[in-house]
Amino acid sequence: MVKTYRHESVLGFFKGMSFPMFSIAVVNSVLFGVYSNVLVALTATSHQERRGQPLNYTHVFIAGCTAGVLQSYCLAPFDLIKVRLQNQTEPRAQPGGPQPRYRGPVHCAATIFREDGPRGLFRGSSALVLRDTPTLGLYFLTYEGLCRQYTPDGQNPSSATVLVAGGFAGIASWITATPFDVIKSRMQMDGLRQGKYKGILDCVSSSFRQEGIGVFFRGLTINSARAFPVNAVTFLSYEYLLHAWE
Ligand SMILES: CN(C)C(=N)NCCC[C@H](N)C(=O)O
Repeated sequence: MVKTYRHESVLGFFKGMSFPMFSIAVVNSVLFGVYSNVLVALTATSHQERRGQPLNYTHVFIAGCTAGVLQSYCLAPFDLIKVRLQNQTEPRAQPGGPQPRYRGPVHCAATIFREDGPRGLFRGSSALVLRDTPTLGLYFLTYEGLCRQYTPDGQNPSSATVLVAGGFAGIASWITATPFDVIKSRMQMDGLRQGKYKGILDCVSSSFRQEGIGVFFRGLTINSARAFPVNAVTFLSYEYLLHAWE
């Protein structure tokens, strides 16, 4: 954090931010929309009716994994651009100085499209699907389980319960996702160095050989610290909007 601040000023912390702001709205819409509708289809009950019935954890996990797969494909291009921009660490472009490779999210998307074609925008998407499918199943399982645990039968969970359950759901999903996340980001950056890795398994084995088991948990602390508030608010918004519109 000190190096980023010193090297790139406070703006360095918001690098590649505008795209995720837009993309997270689209991705969460697909994530929570698919989850809710698959759950309604599997249980043949509405969100409200389900409160009064015992929770079928298998249905929750299937709905969460299905949502995880579909949101991954929406997320892939946005996530690739974010990772590429965040890994550009030269100081902000000085007039006449060396220009950074990508001048912004749109320029980054256009450059990747021009150099690698439309498929280039989905580099690392297989690793993203591997990362998000099981972890989003766990995400919704943790949320629904904790809500049920701390809410009397048949009642709606209180806002405090939703915030805490959502926060821990975010942490649980990131603890299991971080190893996949490290590999995913390396595969996304690989396109710049002309294919250092022959595939996901090669990336895993060479990362482990060169940097040891710790490499798969790099960023876990910061990911978990941010995951609690981010997902607490996400689930509170979800419950509030669903309740207001159902
Ligand atoms: C890959 N993983 C762990 C997840 N997608 N977890 C669900 C939380 C996503 C949320 N937008 C966040 O950024 O925490």
